[in-house]
Amino acid sequence: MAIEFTKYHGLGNDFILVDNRSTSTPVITPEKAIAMCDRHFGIGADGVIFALPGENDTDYTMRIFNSDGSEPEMCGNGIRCLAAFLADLEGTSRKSDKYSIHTLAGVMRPQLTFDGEVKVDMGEPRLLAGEIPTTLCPPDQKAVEQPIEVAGKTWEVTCVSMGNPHCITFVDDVAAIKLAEIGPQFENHPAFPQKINTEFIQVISRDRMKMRVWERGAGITLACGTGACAALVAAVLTGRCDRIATVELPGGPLEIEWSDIDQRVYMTGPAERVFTGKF
Ligand SMILES: N[C@@H](CCC[C@H](N)C(=O)O)C(=O)O
Repeated sequence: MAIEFTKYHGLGNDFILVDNRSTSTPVITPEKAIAMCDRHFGIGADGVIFALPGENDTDYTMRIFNSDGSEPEMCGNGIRCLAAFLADLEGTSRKSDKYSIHTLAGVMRPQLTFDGEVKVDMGEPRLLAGEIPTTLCPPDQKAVEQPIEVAGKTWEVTCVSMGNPHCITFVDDVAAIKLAEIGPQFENHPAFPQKINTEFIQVISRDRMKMRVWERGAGITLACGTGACAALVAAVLTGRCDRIATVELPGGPLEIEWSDIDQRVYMTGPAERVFTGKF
């Protein structure tokens, strides 16, 4: 059966959005998601996102399959795209709609802003090694500036969970990183039992950094919202940045704040509709 979809992107991190509001399980299988995401034989995307009925008093539920068919807990750029998709489905003005969204990482709150962007309350970062999870240090400790052997080299990494796991490495020149070679070795390293998203960060100033990412289940992408949030948290934890910063990704900038009032992370960025179709 053909599935109706709308494609969106957040800074080039692109997703196929499916209206799944009439049933509480995804209407397609992970195998079909892999086929839809294929950039040569399918629609082409980094993942498929489903808008499902809300659970636990939320407005909606978001589920997502990565382009390899695996299911992550959360997706930052994806939840901005979901908010835009919901506003389009509901036929609202897209001016200031606000949603509570149930995800496998807890409740997230995206709000459309008057300038056409989406600001998301991404919740509190989880910092203990057992929560990431990683075996780089004991489960009740923070994995901050821990050594790890990857590709014949010792890297110093900081791990942060934004509901999904991230491993952040600060480098002098982010353009020099051989991401396609190193990324899969981080992703599948035995220190990360649920695999890992890997971000390389070059700090430009206390409120600005450049980032490149290798995503678990999707490979190199042009942007990663949860990764940008995790990177800011890691930069604060290691004394490199202040709590509000611009994270420059290959696809464009995201504004990230780790509030010192409620300890929650706020992400602001765009969500663009590309086209609709049937597959
Ligand atoms: N691109 C996303 C993250 C998508 C999930 C990730 N690949 C994972 O497996 O955790 C974002 O913008 O956060």
